[in-house]
Amino acid sequence: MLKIEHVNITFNKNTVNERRALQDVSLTLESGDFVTVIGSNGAGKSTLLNVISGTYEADSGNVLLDGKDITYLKEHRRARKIGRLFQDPLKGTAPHMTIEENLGLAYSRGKKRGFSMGVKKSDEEFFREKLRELNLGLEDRLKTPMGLLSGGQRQAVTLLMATIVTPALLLLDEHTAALDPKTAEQVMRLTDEIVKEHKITTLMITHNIKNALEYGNKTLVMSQGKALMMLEGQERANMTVEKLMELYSSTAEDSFTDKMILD
Ligand SMILES: Nc1ncnc2c1ncn2[C@@H]1O[C@H](COP(=O)(O)OP(=O)(O)OP(=O)(O)O)[C@@H](O)[C@H]1O
Repeated sequence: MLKIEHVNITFNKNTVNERRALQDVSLTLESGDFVTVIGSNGAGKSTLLNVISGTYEADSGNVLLDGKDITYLKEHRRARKIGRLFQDPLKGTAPHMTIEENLGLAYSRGKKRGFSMGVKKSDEEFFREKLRELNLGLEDRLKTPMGLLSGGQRQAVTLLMATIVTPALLLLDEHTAALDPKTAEQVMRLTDEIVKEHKITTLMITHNIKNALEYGNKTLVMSQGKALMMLEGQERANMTVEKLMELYSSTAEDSFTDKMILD
């Protein structure tokens, strides 16, 4: 499904600011895997997602999606298959366009007929139904500009946009970190429901270790540009936040940083 083979990426090569952000990273995600990604600040988590999405090109190594080598495929071409959410709810949507226009734009992705400003009546009903499933009362606000929504509502609609055409891969980069705890939990639950319902292969970066162990079926632990370990199966099921901290400090060369949310 997703295969990363020996990927390396160094920023500011041959300068005093040289930084090996990814060092010989290899990993495989099976179809339907929901992998949570943790690691201390600067561990390379976002860079990994950027290499997969095509924002950055790897210096060496390969990225394969559904058996196709996409290492050098341009970002906009990958975007048809890869959905992505960021920490900032303002990213990824057009604030002056209405909810239904934003959804229309996302729905036309990967379709031959392209995007037109008008939203078809049948699509409108479909969008209303999808919004109803979010349980945020947005089904009656199709004509509301995205910019008027709260951060949580906006992130929920962005999630819908990223998954309305089921992507081959969903990348979540701390997508609940900017929300208040209650809203974050709500968006997290929605994410889990959507990912499970459509069996979407997903990589989710989080600083919340509890969430990392609670959601998904595997956890990737990163440290200093390296994929330190992949927790899965019984080992992951038996893992607690405390045990994970111990395991990290006995394996990694650095320590967990204070940005980590432990409970
Ligand atoms: N565009 C860039 N130019 C230069 N250095 C970069 C760039 N992007 C990332 N880096 C550096 O690469 C390293 C890995 O960064 P990355 O953002 O992937 O870490 P992260 O694990 O996502 O960290 P955090 O949890 O703090 O967001 C860091 O040292 C960072 O400063």
